[in-house]
Amino acid sequence: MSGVGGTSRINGEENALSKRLLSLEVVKDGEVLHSAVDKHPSLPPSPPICLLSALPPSPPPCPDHCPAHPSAHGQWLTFKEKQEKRGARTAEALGRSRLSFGFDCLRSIIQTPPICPASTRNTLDPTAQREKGDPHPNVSQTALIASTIIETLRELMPKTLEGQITMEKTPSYFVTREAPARISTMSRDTKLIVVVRDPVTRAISDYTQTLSKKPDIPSFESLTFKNRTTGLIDTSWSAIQIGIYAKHLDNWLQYFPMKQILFVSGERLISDPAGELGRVQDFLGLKRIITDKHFYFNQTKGFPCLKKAEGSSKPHCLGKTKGRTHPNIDPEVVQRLRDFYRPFNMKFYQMTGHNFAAWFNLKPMPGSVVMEVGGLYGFRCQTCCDRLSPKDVTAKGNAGIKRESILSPQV
Ligand SMILES: Nc1ncnc2c1ncn2[C@@H]1O[C@H](COP(=O)(O)OS(=O)(=O)O)[C@@H](OP(=O)(O)O)[C@H]1O
Repeated sequence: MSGVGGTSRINGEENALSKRLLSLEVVKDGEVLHSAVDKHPSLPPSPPICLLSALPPSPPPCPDHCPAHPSAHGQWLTFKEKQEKRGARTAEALGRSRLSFGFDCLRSIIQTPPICPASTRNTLDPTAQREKGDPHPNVSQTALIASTIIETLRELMPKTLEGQITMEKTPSYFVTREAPARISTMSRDTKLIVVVRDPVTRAISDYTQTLSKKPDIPSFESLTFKNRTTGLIDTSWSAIQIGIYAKHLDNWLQYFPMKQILFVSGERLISDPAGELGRVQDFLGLKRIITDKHFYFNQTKGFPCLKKAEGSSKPHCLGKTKGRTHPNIDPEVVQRLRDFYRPFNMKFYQMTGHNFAAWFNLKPMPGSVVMEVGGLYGFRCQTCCDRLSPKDVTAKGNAGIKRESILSPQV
């Protein structure tokens, strides 16, 4: 998601932060030490976020750009107060940058371990959490901080009117192990949008982005392999790891139902932006306002551009960091990566019920049979998918898919 070189450019949630306040309690020996009550009376109470066992000597540090820590400053400061303290313009005056600030902080809260245990079981069972190796023994103070931070984050998010939706985009959420649990703790109703593209192109784009910042890094080819002679792919390299979408999605499905997740094709965002945005608008329950007439294709840029930017009469194209020229990669390495990702892509396709092969502009391999069963499409490729039986693709959407029977490559 962010800084990941294009797995997903948009990863938004219908952010309920500004509409719904959580009920968070910190309990020690049955005694409620801290509670941040849900201020929305019609909502059912949320379970306690964490059970305490011991108070830590000191709270975890908060990044500089985040709200000041209460123990360090005696009180929580809102972003506005912080800005005023620094003599900066007020948050209101900052407009867009206020949003970025909020997003950065939210991202660090959601991604920086540990704020809260990563699973419900762990939340309710500190012993299990230890056994499972949760790195932070001091759940209590962490939870206290987490609940206060969540309150503070609400202040950072833009206020919404009834019917408005707040979006937050942080590409790296999709691949952050702790993110689904934490986001579902904030709101189980959050809608998630994930932009995906062919993972091989994604990996090269990711590498290109890093290369633009660090020109001295090793070649893509050498980073791809643990052992080039044996062809063993280095799955610990983030550029490769991020493209194993099925694995990341599995993690999200532990906390969110598939109907709350929309997958957008990065390829189609270029070839048919209005079509993809039509799906997004439907998913969010919005009237289809953005249509073909809003776009034109800019040949030089290689991307669709908006005919008129919001609040302007001028066209708007993506910035110069989009559409960087990718380096030429050894075709054998590209092929090896295609082979590597194929089973994961198949699994991803099975989980989502989408024909991602077409989305990724991939062609069936010679000798493959394209199957269409129950509205789903799949490849039976001789090289990779022979273990995939027709019954595996008969299930509609997610229902009835036998997870174990889907190819499960070793990672
Ligand atoms: N709207 C839209 N439509 C289609 N493709 C898009 C869009 N926005 C970003 N991109 C492409 O996504 C790749 C990574 O972009 P970013 O650098 O913005 O991503 S990230 O936020 O750092 O993850 C990068 O891919 P490459 O240009 O192929 O490297 C971007 O061009």
